[in-house]
Amino acid sequence: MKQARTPLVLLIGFLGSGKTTLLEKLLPVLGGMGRRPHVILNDYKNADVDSARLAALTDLVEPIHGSCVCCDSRDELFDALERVPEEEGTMVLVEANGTTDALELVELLAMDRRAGRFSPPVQVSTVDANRWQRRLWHNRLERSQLVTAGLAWVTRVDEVKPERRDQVVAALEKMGAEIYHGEVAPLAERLGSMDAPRAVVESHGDDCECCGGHGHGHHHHSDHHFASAERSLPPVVDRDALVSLVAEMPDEVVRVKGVCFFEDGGAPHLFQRVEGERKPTVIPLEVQPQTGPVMVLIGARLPMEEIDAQLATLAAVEAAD
Ligand SMILES: Nc1nc2c(ncn2[C@@H]2O[C@H](COP(=O)(O)OP(=O)(O)OP(=O)(O)O)[C@@H](O)[C@H]2O)c(=O)[nH]1
Repeated sequence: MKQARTPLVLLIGFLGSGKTTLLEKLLPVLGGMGRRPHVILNDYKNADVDSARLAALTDLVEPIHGSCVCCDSRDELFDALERVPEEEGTMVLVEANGTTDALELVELLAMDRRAGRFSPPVQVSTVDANRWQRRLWHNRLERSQLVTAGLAWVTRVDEVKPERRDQVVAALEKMGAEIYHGEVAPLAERLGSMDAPRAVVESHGDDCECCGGHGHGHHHHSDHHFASAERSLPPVVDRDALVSLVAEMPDEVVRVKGVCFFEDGGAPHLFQRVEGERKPTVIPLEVQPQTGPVMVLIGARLPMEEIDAQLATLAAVEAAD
């Protein structure tokens, strides 16, 4: 039976958008649901202050003092994740600092083997209804932090007119996020019900505890909450088929990366496609990868049914050869 993975929630939002305030509200509700929230705080200036604010709510608050978990403090983040207890009900909430590159952080946690015992990350973005897209040269960063957000928590709705709130909500919905504001309970319930077995989005086998084993390619209806998904690939794939499959992925897929073997029997290859480009780069790997053939996809609301159908054609190409 597959080992359940610990749910991992990323809390990302611009400076002062209300991340710690949201945690203060979420933690008691999650605790009341029988969860053991473990908080990792990354804010180089305020980590100690914020951890003091939250310490009363959970004894599992860990400040990280390095500059940024998506770049300079990666090792500190993985060390902190390693210290997370493997107790039933544990879920991890990482509060990133206000200028975090969300995509970098999601990619890091989805692909680095040191995060292997955690579910693919779920991103919650905090958005200040008053200041959304009124930050001049920071507007771009603020928008980019939403690209991988499955869920968004809108703050300061008490300070704006209902028309402004509705305008911000509509803009965020257009970006694909599921919106919450006001009462924290529905958001806590959504997060608290994301059980780890459902977060295992790779191909399910006969022993899958979430679906009873509906076979290869089955995916759970809650996949789209995750900012990333992982799929195993056939042992050998046709190079052209893989390249065109990656090039023609749906628009929701922001980044794709993976390892595969081609029919020529040569070295394993790394393939990846970054935002704004369609064609993937494919390079041979000199060292043997730690993983088998695999594809990791990043983006909020990934249309996994469509993607699985495309992956099934990749398997058919291989089988036909
Ligand atoms: N009126 C109002 N104030 C809020 C709301 N949410 C947060 N605040 C206030 O906004 C300020 C910043 O909130 P924090 O929760 O510290 O924001 P943060 O995103 O953690 O801030 P950094 O860690 O500095 O990036 C605090 O004074 C909060 O009390 C809200 O929904 N309404």
